[in-house]
Amino acid sequence: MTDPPRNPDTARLVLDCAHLVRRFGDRTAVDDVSLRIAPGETYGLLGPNGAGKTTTIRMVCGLLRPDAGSVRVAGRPVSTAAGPAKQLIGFVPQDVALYADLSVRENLRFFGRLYRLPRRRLERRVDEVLDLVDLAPRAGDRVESLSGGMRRRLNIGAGLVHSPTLLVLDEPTVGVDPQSRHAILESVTRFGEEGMAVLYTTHYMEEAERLCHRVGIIDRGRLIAEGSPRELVQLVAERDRVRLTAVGGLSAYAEACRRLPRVEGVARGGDRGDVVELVVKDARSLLPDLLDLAHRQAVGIRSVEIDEPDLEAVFLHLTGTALRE
Ligand SMILES: Nc1ncnc2c1ncn2[C@@H]1O[C@H](COP(=O)(O)OP(=O)(O)OP(=O)(O)O)[C@@H](O)[C@H]1O
Repeated sequence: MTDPPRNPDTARLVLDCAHLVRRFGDRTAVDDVSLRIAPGETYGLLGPNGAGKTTTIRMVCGLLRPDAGSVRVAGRPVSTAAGPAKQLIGFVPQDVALYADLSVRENLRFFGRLYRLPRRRLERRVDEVLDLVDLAPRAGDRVESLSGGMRRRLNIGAGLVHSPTLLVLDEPTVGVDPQSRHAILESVTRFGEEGMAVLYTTHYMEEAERLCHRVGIIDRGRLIAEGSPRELVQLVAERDRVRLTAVGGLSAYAEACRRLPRVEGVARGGDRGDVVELVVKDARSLLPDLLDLAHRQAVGIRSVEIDEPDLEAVFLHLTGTALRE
């Protein structure tokens, strides 16, 4: 991954959105969110379900009117009315929006025509996009014959045909098979390398860590931290992540752990709900207390892992809860 400029010249910003607010009834879904993205930069908006990611990007793309705040793309104001800024944005929604009875190539042509690309340029661009999303061998196949993951990739391609300056992807890997997920992540890395600015929402911290030059952590509508993955992990540099796999009354145990000094965040996890995850200061000296507490509560500890902190730990540290609850 090549590094984009660290202190982007504000005049060259691709996305500059300031103090966005959006309410639905008495719920504030997005609360004073500001984001800036430079050319070639991949920015990850990371947060749990319901944090306000989709609402934010719908405002960025001019699909939803903010109650307050402003959005500019390449210096041009974005509004819900049609305008030149919207031509600069490629939006890839979570739901696949394709024509099942048309071929892969025909779908891409269709989206290109919506942006009035001249015929020759369109054909060239369709070929490029087929390569970018790794679907060239399936160009002639109807969409209905593609796997779910391939449809997702084509959906991304549809957002790329008009060569947007800003590509906005809303959780593009949710529910896709590992092979397609890998292909999607590879493609997104390439978009950044080609100079496109990318806004990527996800609740998978591994994706944010792997793909994004900068990450904004969003929780309950507010942007609570922002920086490169490395800078964010520095926020918890003195902490450890402890993963206890256990049996017994884990809810009560987790609550009791939360009250121990030097414990900064506690979450339940594991496919079978048999994991208690903690962010703590100095795990090694705290471990006897954790084990003693388990013993007193008749909780059987099966394994203990102590790891370096990651973005999941940053979220746990900042909010006291897990990213994936
Ligand atoms: N059209 C709407 N009407 C009422 N409430 C809404 C609407 N759209 C979103 N919300 C609420 O706003 C909050 C933020 O939702 P949003 O979809 O932006 O979150 P998200 O981070 O994208 O989550 P997910 O990953 O589940 O899509 C949620 O509480 C949601 O219920």
